[in-house]
Amino acid sequence: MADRIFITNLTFLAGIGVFEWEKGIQQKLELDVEMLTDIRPAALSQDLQATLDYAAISQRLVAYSQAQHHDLIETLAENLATLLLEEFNIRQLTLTLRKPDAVPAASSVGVTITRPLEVKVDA
Ligand SMILES: Nc1nc2c(c(=O)[nH]1)N=C([C@H](O)[C@@H](O)CO)CN2
Repeated sequence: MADRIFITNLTFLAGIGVFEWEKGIQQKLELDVEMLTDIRPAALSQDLQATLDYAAISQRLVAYSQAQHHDLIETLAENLATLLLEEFNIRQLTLTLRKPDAVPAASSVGVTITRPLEVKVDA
């Protein structure tokens, strides 16, 4: 099963950056996420509760990103991946976070991470 629900180019402002001058400002971030899940229950039932609500997930991603300052985009990307896997029915995700205005000579810079759901088995 390799169904994917995706969000592309979710764009928002957030406190991000390692340098002192970045601590008091908001900068543009762009986020893509691709989430592996089984869409068949929702396809059959036409029930939003049976799938990943991309609107609710988009809201959650922006709210978390704006709730506090993060120094590295790596930290924010990792935290966002963790919260999605904890809060939603996702088997694996690939998340890209871009900081498009960070390097003027580049159209964008950023990170892409892939994280599976880690199922804990009692020993
Ligand atoms: N791999 C990274 N490199 C850099 C980051 C980052 O978050 N990850 N951040 C910065 C600065 O905050 C920069 O964006 C300021 O323009 C530099 N390199």
